[in-house]
Amino acid sequence: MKLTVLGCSGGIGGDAHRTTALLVDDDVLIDAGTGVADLDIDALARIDHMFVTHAHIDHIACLPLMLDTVGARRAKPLVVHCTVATEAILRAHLFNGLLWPDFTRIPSPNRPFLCFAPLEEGDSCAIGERIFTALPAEHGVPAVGYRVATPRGSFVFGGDSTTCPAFWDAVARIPDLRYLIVEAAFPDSQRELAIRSEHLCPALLAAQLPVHAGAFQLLISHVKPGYADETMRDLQRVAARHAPVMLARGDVYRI
Ligand SMILES: Nc1ncnc2c1ncn2[C@@H]1O[C@@H]2COP(=O)(O)O[C@H]2[C@H]1O
Repeated sequence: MKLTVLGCSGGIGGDAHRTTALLVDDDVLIDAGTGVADLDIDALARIDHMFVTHAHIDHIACLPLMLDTVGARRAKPLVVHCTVATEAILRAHLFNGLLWPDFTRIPSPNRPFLCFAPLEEGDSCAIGERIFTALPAEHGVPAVGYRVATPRGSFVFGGDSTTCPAFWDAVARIPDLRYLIVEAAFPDSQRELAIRSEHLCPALLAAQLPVHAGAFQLLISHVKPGYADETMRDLQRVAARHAPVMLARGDVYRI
């Protein structure tokens, strides 16, 4: 399995910052933030599945645009996997015929560009040898993270989440974890904002990390633009034993 980071920033601006979008091999997206816009049209057309962590705009911004761009070239609908709660938000506030056309019914109800597939916390969905499992998250709106498992190992993407013991319980039960991607959106100097916006800062993250470093690599996502250096300095201080690395647009990981 090849994991390509199309975007992992908490905002936009310049070459470095694209919002959340992870490409698994060449046919599955986890979230569709602004990083998706860097794919060419053939690459967009190859995407058959998208797993949504939550409905915030920085995680779904390119979904409506890619459907309109490549829907007519594709032989089958893009399958969007998410919780029923997230589907309800996307239907009510995005694919509502006002903000964007309802691509679950057009060009025709029989051959739409988009279909939803429910996936609740704890549920799994196999796509080829890759098994996607929704994990708990806490972000003020319905939210999940994902484990992606293969016979050679797993990675976890926590999505956007503040303190969430159930997520860490689930992570502790993954014996073959290779990469753990979790957020630290704000530095410790912005702890109150991190709490208000249901994110993490390094001190809040460190309080949840296992006491001992695991065999996995700890990768940090969703840092807000302008705070990268300060956040990484904080992390090196409070989570040094886990040797955290900041995820970057263009990074590729293989399992
Ligand atoms: N109470 C708040 N005060 C200021 N900014 C906020 C608040 N809640 C959310 N935000 C910002 O709004 C953003 C929405 O997307 P994010 O969750 O990535 O990050 C969030 C914060 O940057």
